[in-house]
Amino acid sequence: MLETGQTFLTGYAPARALDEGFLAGRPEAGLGWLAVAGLGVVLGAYGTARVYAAVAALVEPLRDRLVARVVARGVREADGGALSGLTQQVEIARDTFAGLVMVSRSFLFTAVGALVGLFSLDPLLLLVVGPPLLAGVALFAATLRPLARRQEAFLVADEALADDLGAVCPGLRDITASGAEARVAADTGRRIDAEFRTARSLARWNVLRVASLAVGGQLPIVLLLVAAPWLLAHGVTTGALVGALAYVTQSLLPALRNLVHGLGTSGSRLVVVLRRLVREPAGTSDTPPCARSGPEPTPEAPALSLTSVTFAYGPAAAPVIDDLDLTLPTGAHLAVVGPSGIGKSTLTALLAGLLQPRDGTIRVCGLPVAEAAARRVLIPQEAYVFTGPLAENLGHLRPDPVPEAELLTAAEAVGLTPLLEALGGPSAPVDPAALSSGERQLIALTRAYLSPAPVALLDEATCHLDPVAEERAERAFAARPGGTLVVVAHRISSARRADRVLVMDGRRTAYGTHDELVRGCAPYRDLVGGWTPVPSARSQPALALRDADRVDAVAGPGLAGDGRHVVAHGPVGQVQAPGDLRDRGPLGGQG
Ligand SMILES: Nc1ncnc2c1ncn2[C@@H]1O[C@H](COP(=O)(O)OP(=O)(O)OP(=O)(O)O)[C@@H](O)[C@H]1O
Repeated sequence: MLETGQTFLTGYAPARALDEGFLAGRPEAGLGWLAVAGLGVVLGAYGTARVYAAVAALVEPLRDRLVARVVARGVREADGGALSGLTQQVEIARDTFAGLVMVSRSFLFTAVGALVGLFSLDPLLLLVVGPPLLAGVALFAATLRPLARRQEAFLVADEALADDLGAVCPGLRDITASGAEARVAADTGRRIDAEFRTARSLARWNVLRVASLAVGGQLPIVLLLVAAPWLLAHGVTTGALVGALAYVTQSLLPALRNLVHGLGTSGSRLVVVLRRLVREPAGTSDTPPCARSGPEPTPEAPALSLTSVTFAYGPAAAPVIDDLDLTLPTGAHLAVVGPSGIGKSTLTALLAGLLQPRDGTIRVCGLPVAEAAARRVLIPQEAYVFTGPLAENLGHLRPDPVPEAELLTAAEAVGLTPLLEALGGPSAPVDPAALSSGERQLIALTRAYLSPAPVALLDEATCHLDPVAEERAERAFAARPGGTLVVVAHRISSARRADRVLVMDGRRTAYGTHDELVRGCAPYRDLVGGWTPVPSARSQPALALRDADRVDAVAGPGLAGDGRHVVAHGPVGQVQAPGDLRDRGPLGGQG
């Protein structure tokens, strides 16, 4: 009543002050009416202050109910992060709701006070102001639902983009390291486009909202001014005309503006937030964690299945992979072999979703490859290690910190323990430039081993390791519970270890066990022949090194002598010819 009374006086008191006071030559009466208006402002302010307490009584129970619900859900799902996010949303909901209550009731009481005032001054004034006001409010009411829908679509698109960027930005180094820029740029671009479309649609509807404000709040001012001669000719006094203008400019227009902005934007945001807060939880505490990290795989589905997959690097290029069918059960260990440049890395990139096949389908754990990012991990030849603590490097693919015991077990399984100890333990800093290629590969392999992805794709990921270290790492991956391993092999030992082998040879492929392929696949026999050391009757070393600090690897096909070569670090020793070192003497220090 106090607020409505104050609004009533906003126009009525100046009208009387003019008509009965200043224009009638009685300034004291005019001042008296202005004093009444001033008193109205004081009383109105008192009323508004009381309103805040009343609004709190209305809003706080809503907040309490929401908090209780959110906390119960957070405890049930044992998810502290979600809890803090949700309680923050509760505060947003409370503040927005309070704001909406304030603007809605303010508009209601202001409109009543102003309309009663107009009628009291002269019913003709109501005839001029009423219709556009009603039309504006009706237009605004008609836009509310579509606006809320578009506002929600915009918020959803905005959050999807924020989520996407939240995942992409911290992983930029990985994206570059694994050559996925184009795909990530395309995905993020699609989200940006989606947000742009929803923003444009929202903006179009906002135009109508602004139009409703113009019709309901500003058109009455124009009409009052245009109709002034007619109104004055029909008995409306000058004071009443000024009073009507005061009602429209000082009360109705600001109240309508607050309503339009408040309900239009905050209202639809509130709807979105409330809908999220009160929705039922997706699962209970025994929901497996992977249920939250993406679509569910089909339990009985093969780990990998390729159906008529064809891929070429350009529309006119010859296919690198041509009509390939392959099914790999969970737990399998596949070696992919073939001559250089035949398409082995291309195949692993397809399995990792980094390339899209031109034809055919690829499924990982029963999911389309594009949705299976969490199910596979690709370790390329160039191991990516970043500056920072070793534990961070190793736990990089895990959503949560890896317990130290698990980290040490993984390091032991893959063969990282000596390096881990040499560096000074899991918390020791890593300087990638100070590591050898093999050491970087061991770190990348342990990281992949620790990742939750069941399918590991090793694309020559052990090429800098010696055969013993390579065997240890591969066996560790093959033994991962529920794990499936695909290895692009560059040594016969690697193919021999696998329980099945895919031979790539141009457009033809062969698939089977090592023994089957040795018997029945000529290209495989050729490859194996090239890999196998040439037996030599002269079992003298091709080269021998003396005084070298340490010998890293003794491996490598195709060399003379016993088919092995040594890689030494340290000061250049004395390189000896085959045969007895003491007898032959040094050849020189060119090593
Ligand atoms: N980005 C690319 N654009 C065009 N052609 C490419 C691209 N990447 C690879 N190729 C071509 O595709 C073919 C297969 O390459 P891929 O790297 O898959 O072979 P690979 O069997 O893994 O070779 P290697 O054993 O030498 O690593 C090659 O002819 C290669 O030149």
